[in-house]
Amino acid sequence: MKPFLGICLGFQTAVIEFARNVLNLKDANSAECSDTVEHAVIIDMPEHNTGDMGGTMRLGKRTTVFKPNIQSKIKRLYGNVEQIEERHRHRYEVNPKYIEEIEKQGLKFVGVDIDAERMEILELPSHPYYVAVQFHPEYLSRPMDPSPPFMGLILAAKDRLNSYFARGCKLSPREPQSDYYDSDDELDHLTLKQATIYSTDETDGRKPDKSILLPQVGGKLLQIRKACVPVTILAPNVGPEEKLQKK
Ligand SMILES: NC(=O)CC[C@H](N)C(=O)O
Repeated sequence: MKPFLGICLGFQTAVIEFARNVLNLKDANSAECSDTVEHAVIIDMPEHNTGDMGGTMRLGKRTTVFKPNIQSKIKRLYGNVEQIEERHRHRYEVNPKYIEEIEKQGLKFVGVDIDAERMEILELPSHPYYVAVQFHPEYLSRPMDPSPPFMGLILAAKDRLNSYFARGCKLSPREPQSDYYDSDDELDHLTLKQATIYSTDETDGRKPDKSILLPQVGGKLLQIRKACVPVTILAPNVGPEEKLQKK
């Protein structure tokens, strides 16, 4: 059973797939994909005004509440908190008409909006990691503070999710967050080097954007991950041929 993480439309298609293959509603679909579908398990939200796209999205940071007294991997990954804030960007939602039947068949909506009307997180408890979220967890993921749904996906893919839970959601020293640390000893040699960051299209003019600190081990730069924009990093006192490109 392969781990799965669905995001936004991925959350909606997970519901469609479950409706087709477990609820046996063979034509189940989203109203976004078909006007004539009999079993529209995903529908446009009441405030979505069809034909008037601008400003009708459910957009931005909103609260998701975990249902009380549930066994949920994703809730544990979020530190067993009662509610979370994540960013949204969608117009469609799970059709309330089908929620009871979907849950009865085993797919659980473990997180909902504050009015408990909108389904926000689903999970298949019997599966090693089958999670989908209506929001966009990638927006709030940071290099040293990775988003819990992604963390769960990667740990499950490496068959490490249960040991991670057993350790109280802590990575072991042998399993650090960065793949670029080969051993604990290397952490002793971690240093920071001052460098200037340039946006790629400005390198000709050499307009520095800002100064940053680059983590290094033994003079070797650690790769900077999850950069949102293409950047050129120019370490001080090195020639242009030694500059590092990150696209
Ligand atoms: N961001 C998305 O994936 C959007 C999903 C879907 N089109 C909706 O509006 O609900």
